[in-house]
Amino acid sequence: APEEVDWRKVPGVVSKVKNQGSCGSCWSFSTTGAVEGQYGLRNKSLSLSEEELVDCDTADEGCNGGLPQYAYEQIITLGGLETESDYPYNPFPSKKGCRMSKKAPKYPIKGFVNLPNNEEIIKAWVAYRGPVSIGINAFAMQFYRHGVSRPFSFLCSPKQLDHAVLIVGYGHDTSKKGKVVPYWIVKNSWSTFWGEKGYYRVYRGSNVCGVASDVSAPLLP
Ligand SMILES: CCC[C@@H](/C=C/S(=O)(=O)c1ccccc1)NC(=O)[C@H](Cc1ccccc1)NC(=O)N1CCC(N2CCOCC2)CC1
Repeated sequence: APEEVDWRKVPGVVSKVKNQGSCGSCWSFSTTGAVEGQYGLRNKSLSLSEEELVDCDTADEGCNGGLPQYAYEQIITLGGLETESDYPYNPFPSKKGCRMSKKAPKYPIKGFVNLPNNEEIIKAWVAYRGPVSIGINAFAMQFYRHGVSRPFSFLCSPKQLDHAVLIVGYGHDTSKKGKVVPYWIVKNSWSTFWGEKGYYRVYRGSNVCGVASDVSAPLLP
């Protein structure tokens, strides 16, 4: 696989950074981001609806949490994802129920894969198959400003995942003289004011914060 990959450079693969607001819907943003990536690789540039999953996905828990794997299954059940503009996001918990429309186009998936906890395999998958959803321990993200994050594992256990985000590429930082620091490029859903214009770079190679512990990707029909 190439030494560096950044899907943000390929038009249509990575949508703009979004903001989940005061709702624990990170799992929905991680899922829609991965589906957007697959359609983008087929030259369909889409921004897909997180709100559809928050309101209509009965396997997950809306603003109280969820898992991309459950969300992929639910997208199949629901017949696909509507676009962001057809089913816009509400940053506050709403009890309005599922408001999918018969007229709006839906973008289906046919399944998903879970990737093994192996950062070389994940690197190759990202390079050749596009962005992937990951669970992560977000401890270090709450204090992150910029640079390559590499907290000690006792501060960021790879076994205590509590957030879901999207890997959109990888590279290595050589800004520290003589040191080459490999990293993942991670798209977060906490607005562009957080991190590096909404993005997080985290050390690649030792399952820091569990980045490789729960990796999945949707498959298109
Ligand atoms: C309250 C939900 C918070 C939300 C993300 C919120 S957040 O705002 O992005 C954030 C995260 C961390 C620090 C600060 C802020 N987290 C989740 O949705 C996380 C994301 C995740 C965790 C682990 C692996 C993969 C993905 N998921 C979860 O919180 N859950 C996973 C599903 C679980 N269900 C229990 C009952 O049986 C069905 C499953 C409920 C908890």
